[in-house]
Amino acid sequence: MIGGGQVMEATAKYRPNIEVVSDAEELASRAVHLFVSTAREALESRGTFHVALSGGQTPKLAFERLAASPAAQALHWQHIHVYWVDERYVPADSPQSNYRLAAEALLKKVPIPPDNIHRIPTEHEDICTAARSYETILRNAFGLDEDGVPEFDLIVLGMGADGHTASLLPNCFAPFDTDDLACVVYVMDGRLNRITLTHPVLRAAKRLAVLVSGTEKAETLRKVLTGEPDEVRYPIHILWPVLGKVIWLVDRDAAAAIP
Ligand SMILES: O=C(O)[C@H](O)[C@@H](O)[C@H](O)[C@H](O)COP(=O)(O)O
Repeated sequence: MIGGGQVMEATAKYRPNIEVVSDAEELASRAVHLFVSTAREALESRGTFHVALSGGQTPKLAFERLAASPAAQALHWQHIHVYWVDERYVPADSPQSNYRLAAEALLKKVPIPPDNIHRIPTEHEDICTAARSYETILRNAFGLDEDGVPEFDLIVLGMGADGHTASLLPNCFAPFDTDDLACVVYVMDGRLNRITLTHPVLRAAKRLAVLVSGTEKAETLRKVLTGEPDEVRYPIHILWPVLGKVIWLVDRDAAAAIP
């Protein structure tokens, strides 16, 4: 049994859609192409593009290249809505804020209306109130009732060297059945408490991009891709039921140990 009593198919049946690129620059370039093509597809077919962004250094370079991309600049940003996968519980202007990272690298450089930027609120006195407030933001933006789950057109994820994704951290995340769209993660050892989208929301996305760069990820990526799924030890395994919707952009350093 795997976390939450869910019996999952063995990964042997899955061959993730992995694109190995030469380095972080090429990874960022491919991420730009994926963002623009997914946005064009959503805007043409549904008139709106809902995208959720992660924090971290890997997406940061992609955001900077996106801001510099004529194709991205030409997108109809008035119909693009940006959200966050997770957020450290710090003020929006904190250097540790995932919102600030995306705002500085991308959002201040494209013509996106302020109302289309749906950051995770971190000004509430109580972090749980903030998480509920973000759920209300999501439900209102997607026009959902209390049972609805937002279907993002694209979710941009990273993977930590410990196998985490979003703020679903190893050995403290149990993929229990939940109707919550966002949850609070209380982090020990002095790291910052966080708010994160839950695994049902990640799995509901139409498309997900996992950006993995650097030698420090190589051994973990090998274990993630070759071992039996274990969502508690490697939370990124929550994507295994939906791998067909996932595109992995991995640089050569991070892919070095993949058999
Ligand atoms: O808030 C966060 O820290 C991110 O959302 C986190 O999930 C990130 O994606 C991974 O830690 C990978 O980060 P790097 O790309 O910097 O290695």
